[in-house]
Amino acid sequence: MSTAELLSVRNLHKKYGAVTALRNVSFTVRKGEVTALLGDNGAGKSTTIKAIAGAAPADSGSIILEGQEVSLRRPADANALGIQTVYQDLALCDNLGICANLFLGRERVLRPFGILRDVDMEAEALRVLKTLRVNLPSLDTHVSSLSGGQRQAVAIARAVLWGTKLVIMDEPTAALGVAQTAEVLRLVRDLAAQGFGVILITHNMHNVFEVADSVVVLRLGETVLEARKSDLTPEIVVGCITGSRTTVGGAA
Ligand SMILES: Nc1ncnc2c1ncn2[C@@H]1O[C@H](COP(=O)(O)OP(=O)(O)OP(=O)(O)O)[C@@H](O)[C@H]1O
Repeated sequence: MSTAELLSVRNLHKKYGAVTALRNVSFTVRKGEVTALLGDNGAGKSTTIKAIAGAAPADSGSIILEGQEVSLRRPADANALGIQTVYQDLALCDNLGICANLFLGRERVLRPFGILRDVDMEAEALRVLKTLRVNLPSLDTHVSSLSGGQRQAVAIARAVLWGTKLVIMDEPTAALGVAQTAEVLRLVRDLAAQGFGVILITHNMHNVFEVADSVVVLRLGETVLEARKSDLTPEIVVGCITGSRTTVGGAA
């Protein structure tokens, strides 16, 4: 095992009734790197991240975290092991403030024998937002009044609050304008620079070539490419997504 290897997914298989969603998905995510997970509609990206997030376990195959095979039957299993997922809906509570959203459902984690005091939550929230270099209005601002990029930043900050090792992001820039996309991509790069492993699902080739270190392409439920970005061109990646290329493997 390379010292930098964080997560290894091996031979995931998953069926939904008669539909085979994953037939042989394998790839590796390294610490301090962004791994882009690509594929056409129905290729198996969501099914793969649900397996890693514990939301919908695969039928067979293994997931190895820091060299140890792990059992991820529920999202809580993944969270306890330091795997957090930021889904497209962000799962924010619009009628609550930034700070309350950051700690949603976790109010007792810092103080198991008592309610977490507002002052402690605010100090921790400010620390994380500062670490991520995220600029937001005051912590009691309702998230409903934030821009799409700011909402994404709150969801990402929440994901990295608690002993997180791996952050999975599902199309984080899908609904954003140019400036907000640039800010979220900066955040993605910063997460990797701070040592987190990041899986980035995106259809946007520009995003891939801007922030990814390695690229994994799924097609029809199989891994058809795993390579370092530096060994790739957009044409190769698109060819693997569409099936006009049949390159398998790589130097990742
Ligand atoms: N709950 C489900 N029930 C039945 N089939 C499903 C279910 N979820 C996914 N599938 C099927 O599994 C396959 C993989 O779907 P998945 O959602 O993982 O692909 P994807 O790469 O995330 O696609 P997209 O980019 O469109 O979200 C598809 O054929 C899809 O129709």
